[in-house]
Amino acid sequence: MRKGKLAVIGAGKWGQALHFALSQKEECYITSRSKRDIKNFVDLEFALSCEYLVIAIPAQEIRNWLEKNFVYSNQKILVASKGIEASTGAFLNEIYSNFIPNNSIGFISGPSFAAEVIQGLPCALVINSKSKKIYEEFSKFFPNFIKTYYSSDVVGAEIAGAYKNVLAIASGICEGLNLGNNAKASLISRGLVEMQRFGKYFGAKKMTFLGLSGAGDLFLTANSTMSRNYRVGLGLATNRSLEEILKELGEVAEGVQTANAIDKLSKMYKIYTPIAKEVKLILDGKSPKDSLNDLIKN
Ligand SMILES: NC(=O)C1=CN([C@@H]2O[C@H](COP(=O)(O)OP(=O)(O)OC[C@H]3O[C@@H](n4cnc5c(N)ncnc54)[C@H](O)[C@@H]3O)[C@@H](O)[C@H]2O)C=CC1
Ligand SMILES: O=C(CO)COP(=O)(O)O
Repeated sequence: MRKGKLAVIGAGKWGQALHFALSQKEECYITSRSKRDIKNFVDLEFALSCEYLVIAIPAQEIRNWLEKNFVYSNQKILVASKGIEASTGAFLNEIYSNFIPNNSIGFISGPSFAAEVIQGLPCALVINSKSKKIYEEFSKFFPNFIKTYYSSDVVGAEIAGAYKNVLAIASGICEGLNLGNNAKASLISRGLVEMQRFGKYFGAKKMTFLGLSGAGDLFLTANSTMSRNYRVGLGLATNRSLEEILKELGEVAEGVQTANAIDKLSKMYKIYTPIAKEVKLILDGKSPKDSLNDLIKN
């Protein structure tokens, strides 16, 4: 029996911001692994009984979470995570497809720092789904300060949202090394070309990379210390260990594991991804200055 209509699963930064936004028009519930002092906090059983679910847990945890917790009872799902599974190279839509039919799931993408959404500041986002009905149903829940667009290019939006996190790490490194504005603009624009090339291999549409899900989110994340991934890059540039940087961050930086996933997929399918490759090598201990030299030379 349904106990409510709409719930967010995951009460991290993004889950809480989406809960705030979706509560403007509709009674919206929220759940998490541990109890939180948030209005309309419910247990997982209550949340799973809702007809509409927004899932905002880190990409690397999704498969395990679905296997252990998820019971499909015709819910409609909106996935809010941005990443690629590092252990397998699987895209999130592939993981979810083992549990939820294609026409019942959508993926939200676009430039959206949780810290701004939770203040009610305006932005434009994309709901990507094979089913336009999913877009129509979820978009009704979004508040007036968020404009939503529809796209059927699920794989394109997913790759753009995940890849930009790796490029944000690269951009943070560029800033931390004081390489200047020209270098950063070069890196971001070549990064955009690189993620589009990677996406094309998997059937993504070029336009997705030029819109909100690609350029929009890349320009946001690769230019601001509000981005966790960018801050990881800043730390790496000053030769701090990844372990120390992540400990201090205390939140997820999806680009770290997504760099491993892209490396795996690029090698497997022979896709040219020079920036993501250097980010992966730096995360594994290569000197950022050596990476810069190699990027310029090759
Ligand atoms: N923070 C932001 O501005 C945005 C984040 N995202 C994406 O949303 C996803 C979540 O990010 P944040 O909420 O910001 O991260 P966060 O680090 O603030 O919170 C992650 C949440 O996931 C929960 N979690 C972790 N492992 C879990 C598991 N095994 N089972 C159940 N829950 C688990 C944690 O308890 C925590 O509440 C990421 O994929 C991120 O890239 C997307 C757009 C904006
Ligand atoms: O995806 C985001 C904004 O759209 C958040 O980026 P970070 O995870 O790097 O903070």
